[in-house]
Amino acid sequence: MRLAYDVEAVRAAEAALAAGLPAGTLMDRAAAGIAAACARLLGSTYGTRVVLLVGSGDNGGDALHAGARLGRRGARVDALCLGSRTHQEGAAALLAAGGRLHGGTERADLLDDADLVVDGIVGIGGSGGLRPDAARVVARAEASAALLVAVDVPSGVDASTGEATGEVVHADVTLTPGTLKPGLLVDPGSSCAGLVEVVDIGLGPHLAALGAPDVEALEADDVAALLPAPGPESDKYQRGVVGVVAGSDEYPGAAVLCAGAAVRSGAGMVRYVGPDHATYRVLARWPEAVAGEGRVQARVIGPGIPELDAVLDQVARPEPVVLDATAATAYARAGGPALLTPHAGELVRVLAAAGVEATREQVEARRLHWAREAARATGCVVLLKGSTTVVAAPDGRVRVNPTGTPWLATAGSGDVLAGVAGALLAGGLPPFDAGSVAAWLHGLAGRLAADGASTSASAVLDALPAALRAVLR
Ligand SMILES: NC(=O)C1=CN([C@@H]2O[C@H](COP(=O)(O)OP(=O)(O)OC[C@H]3O[C@@H](n4cnc5c(N)ncnc54)[C@H](O)[C@@H]3O)[C@@H](O)[C@H]2O)[C@@H](O)CC1
Ligand SMILES: Nc1ncnc2c1ncn2[C@@H]1O[C@H](COP(=O)(O)OP(=O)(O)O)[C@@H](O)[C@H]1O
Ligand SMILES: [K+]
Repeated sequence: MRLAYDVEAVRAAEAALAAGLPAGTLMDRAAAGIAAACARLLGSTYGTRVVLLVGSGDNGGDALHAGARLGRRGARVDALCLGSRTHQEGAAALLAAGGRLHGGTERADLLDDADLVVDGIVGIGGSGGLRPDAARVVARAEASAALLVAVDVPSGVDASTGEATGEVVHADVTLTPGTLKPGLLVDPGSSCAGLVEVVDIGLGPHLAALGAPDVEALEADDVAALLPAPGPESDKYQRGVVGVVAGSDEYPGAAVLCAGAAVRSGAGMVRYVGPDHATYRVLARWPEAVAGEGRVQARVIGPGIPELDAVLDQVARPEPVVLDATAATAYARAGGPALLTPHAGELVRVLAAAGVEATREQVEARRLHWAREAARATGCVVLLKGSTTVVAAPDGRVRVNPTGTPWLATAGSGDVLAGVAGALLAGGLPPFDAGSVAAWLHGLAGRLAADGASTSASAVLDALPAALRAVLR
C-alpha cells in the first residue's frame, strides 16, 4: 500500500523527528537524497549544467543544498532566486561549492541549455499558483530540453489535495522527502508530478504514530491479497452470484458490457434481469449468464437504465449493491451496503439528493474534497470516476486509483467498471475494497487494452483476465 499524508501530518511528524536531532539534519537528509537522485538521472554529473529555481522558503533551501552537493560532484550550478528572500544557509552552501546565485529572472537564458532544472520554488508551504515571474521562468524551463525535477511537489500544486488554482510546474520527476503527499496521487497534481520518488529522511515511525494516512493507493500485492479466490471446496454459489440489473431497449449494450465484466472478473454466476431484447443480447454474448431473478450475494443496478422507476424495488433489497449512473441518486433506498459509482456530473446529482449543492466544475477542480463530502452526506462508499478515480468511505478513509489511463474515457467503460465491482461485492469484499480493487483492475485492463493508443469498452472487458493474471501471478 502506498500511503500519503497531508501537510498538517507531515509538519507534525517532521517536528517530532527534528526535536531529537541537531538543527538542519532533516534538510541535510532531504538534500542528500535529492542530489543522489539527480546524479542518477544525469548519469554523470561532471560538466553538466544544473539550474535551480529557488523560492523563499525551505523548499528553496532543499534545492540550494542539493545544488551544492551536485556542484561538489562537478556540475555547473546556477540558482535563480525568485522569492522575496533566499534560504541563507542554502545560499552559502551553494556559493562555497562554486555555484552562482542570480536575482529573479535576470539569467533565465541559462535554462535554454540546462541539462537538469530543479524546481524548489514552493513545496508544502505553498498557496495558490505560481507568481507571474516564476510562471515565465518555468515556461522557459519546460520549453528547454532539460529534465525538470520538482522538490517535494510541483510548485503551484496543493500538496494536500492535488488542486491547482493557477499556473503550475509540469515536472518529469518529483522527489518528495519523507512521504508521499495526496497532491502527488490526485489529478491535476498527479499529472504534473511525473515519476514520483520518496526520499527517505527517517519520518516513517513518526508518521505511523499519527495513525491512519490521509489517502492510500493500492499496489499489485494489495490487490492480490484482497481478491476473492476459490478454495478447493468452492462452488459457484460460494464464489458469489451477482445480479446485474442493467440495460434498456435504448441501451442494450450496457447490459452486455456490465454482465460480461462480472463474468470475466470472478463471479461464480451472473443473473441478468432486464427487458427481453437486452436479455436476448446478454445471453447471446454470454451463454454462462442466467436470465431472471433468483438468490444473489450482490447486485449491480443502473448501467444503461435511464428510467429509475423500473428498478427501484431492486435497490431496496438487503444485499450489497453497486448503484451506477442515475441509480446512484437512489442511494437512500438501498436496503444494504451500497457502493455508488458516479462520474462528476452524476456526483452533482447524488449530492443534490443529499441536500448538498455543487457544480460539475467544482467537483472536477476538487475531486478529493467532493468525493469525501458525498460519502459523508450519503453514508455510502462513493467511487468518483474520471481523471484520478477517488474512492471515499463515510468513515473518512480514501483510496485513490494509481492505474488507469485517459483512454478509458470511452462510452461503456463505466459499465464494465460497475460489473467488476459487482462481482467483487458478490465475492464478499466490503464496498470500500470492492470499489478500490475494481478501479485498480479496470485501470490496468484499460492500460493493457489501450497499449498507448485508443481503445474501446469491449477491449477493456477482454483485457480483464490479463489484468487479473498480472496481479495473481
Ligand atoms: N519542515 C521540515 O522539517 C522539512 C522541510 N523540507 C522542505 O521544506 C519545504 C517546506 O518549507 P516551507 O515551510 O518554508 O514552505 P515552502 O518553501 O514550501 O514555501 C513557503 C514560502 O513560499 C512562499 N509562497 C507560498 N506560496 C507561494 C507561491 N504560490 N508562489 C511563490 N511563493 C509562495 C511563502 O510566502 C513562503 O515564503 C518542504 O516542501 C520541503 O521541500 C525538507 O527539507 C524536509 C524537512
Ligand atoms: N480523464 C480520464 N482519465 C482516466 N480515466 C478516465 C478519464 N475519464 C474517464 N475515465 C474513466 O473512464 C470510465 C468512464 O466511465 P463513465 O463516465 O461511466 O462512462 P460510460 O457511462 O460511457 O461507461 C471510468 O472508469 C472513468 O474513471
Ligand atoms: K517544488
